[in-house]
Amino acid sequence: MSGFVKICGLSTAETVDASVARGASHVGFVFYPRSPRNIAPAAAGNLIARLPDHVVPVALTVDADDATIAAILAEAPVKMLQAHGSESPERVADLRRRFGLPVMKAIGIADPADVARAHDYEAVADLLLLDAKAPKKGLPGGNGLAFDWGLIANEGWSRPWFLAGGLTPDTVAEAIRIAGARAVDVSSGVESAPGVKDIGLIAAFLAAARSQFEE
Ligand SMILES: O=C(O)c1ccccc1NCC(=O)[C@H](O)[C@H](O)COP(=O)(O)O
Repeated sequence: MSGFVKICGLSTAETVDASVARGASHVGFVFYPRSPRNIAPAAAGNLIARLPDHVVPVALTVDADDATIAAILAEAPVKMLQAHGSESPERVADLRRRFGLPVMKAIGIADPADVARAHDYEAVADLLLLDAKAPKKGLPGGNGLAFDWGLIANEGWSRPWFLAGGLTPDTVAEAIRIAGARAVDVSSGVESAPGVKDIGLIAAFLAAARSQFEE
């Protein structure tokens, strides 16, 4: 595939295998106890052991401290960290230094000021993940909410970036086209219920993304 697709919030061997078989480039594991997708580090480690080398396992954390991240890495050998809380640019730089892994910083987008704020992370993050802004109450991500893709159309970025937020097999092609994305991330849009990934939806999402990337 000429673009990248990350399936986030996986927790079973079947859905990991289906994601790999259908061409996912990245798979995400959520380490956030309040999430319906939360996974124990040892369980994530078992799933990571199934991955071929070309698929990047990503650990999603929310404002996690060093000890928490170290405990995750001890059992789940991911190749990338996803900082999905209100981590400052300084904290992102610190995470890269401490753990020696690339860091993808998630930024919630609702208006042009958020787009400007996302640029503040270009100097310190390896990748950006442009997501819908989370509601004040509820989870900081994985809410199945989309943002106005026009806000980032024609925006130039000095780092690779993923488009996320409420993408589904039905909307991902249009989102890629409008935003000009070369990488997309999905969680709720490939679930039959919160935290329950659906193999058919994963296949449909990857097929839709792939055909749009190849346009
Ligand atoms: O998935 C969660 O439960 C979660 C919890 C806390 C922070 C982030 C979380 N998920 C983020 C993602 O899975 C995605 O990177 C992104 O937000 C897109 O999610 P969705 O809108 O559900 O496709």
